Amino acid sequence: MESQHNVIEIRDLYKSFWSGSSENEVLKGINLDIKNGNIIGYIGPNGAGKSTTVKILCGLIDDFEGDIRMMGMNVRTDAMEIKKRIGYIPENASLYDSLTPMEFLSFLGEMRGIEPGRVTERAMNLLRIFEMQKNANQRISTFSKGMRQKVLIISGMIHNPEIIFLDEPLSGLDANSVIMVKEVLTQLARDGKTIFYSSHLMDVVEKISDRIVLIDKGNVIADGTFDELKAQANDESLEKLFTRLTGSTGLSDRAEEFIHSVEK
Ligand SMILES: Nc1ncnc2c1ncn2[C@@H]1O[C@H](COP(=O)(O)OP(=O)(O)OP(=O)(O)O)[C@@H](O)[C@H]1O
Repeated sequence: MESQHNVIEIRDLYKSFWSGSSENEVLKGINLDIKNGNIIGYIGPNGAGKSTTVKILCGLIDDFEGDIRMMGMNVRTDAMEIKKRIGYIPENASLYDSLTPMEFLSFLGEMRGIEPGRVTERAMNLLRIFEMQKNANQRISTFSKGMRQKVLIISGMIHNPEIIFLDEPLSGLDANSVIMVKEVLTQLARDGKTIFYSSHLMDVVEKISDRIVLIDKGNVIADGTFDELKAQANDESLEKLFTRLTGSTGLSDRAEEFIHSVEK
């Protein structure tokens, strides 16, 4: 593997959304250095600020405070160059329904400057890995949620990016496909790619991440390897540590209250 260096540097990242005169402070000073070849699990409860962070890093939100460098470039001034070298896989996106996966992936590949023959070959190989080669020329409008998600995952990787951002990428995928994605991510990291994996679920992340960054209400509240966090957790599961750190206590009482309210 090539030597390790910081591919993402986040300094004092603040982001607020405004609704009229009321401010929702979503990111409250995030600082992170991320090395190439690492899989980062960016975990936190709903509304913690994960997607906002990912969108800022991918250049989809540009009004923020702080400094971000990726692969040595500044996201504010070198956004175009950065976008060519990263992949973004959102939880769901509007795919072009009237296209087939082959047409969609070819379009994306060519937009990113990959030679057409090469895109077709690469797209077919990636579709085959997800057992979708038979659907290569079928309209996306006829696809199930999981099939769409697979096309989205492929579309974020078709240009062989150096950093791959995944925001809840596994929704809708069946067990085998989840294993497949985990395996693909592990191998990509072994090849020196950096994976930034955002999720509100601990289970998948704790198995593949080199480092887990836990965020809550816009702050990093824990950061370390699986073993380091496990040591902090004093034998409780990471799931429990997560619940404790994010202050989600009384969940069983709330569940009971929910059931009572439904049954009333
Ligand atoms: N475009 C927007 N306009 C206004 N508020 C927004 C916008 N995008 C996000 N927010 C707010 O920012 C906060 C964080 O949202 P974000 O999507 O980053 O959370 P998350 O950690 O990804 O949550 P989840 O696990 O539910 O996806 C929420 O309060 C959300 O309502």
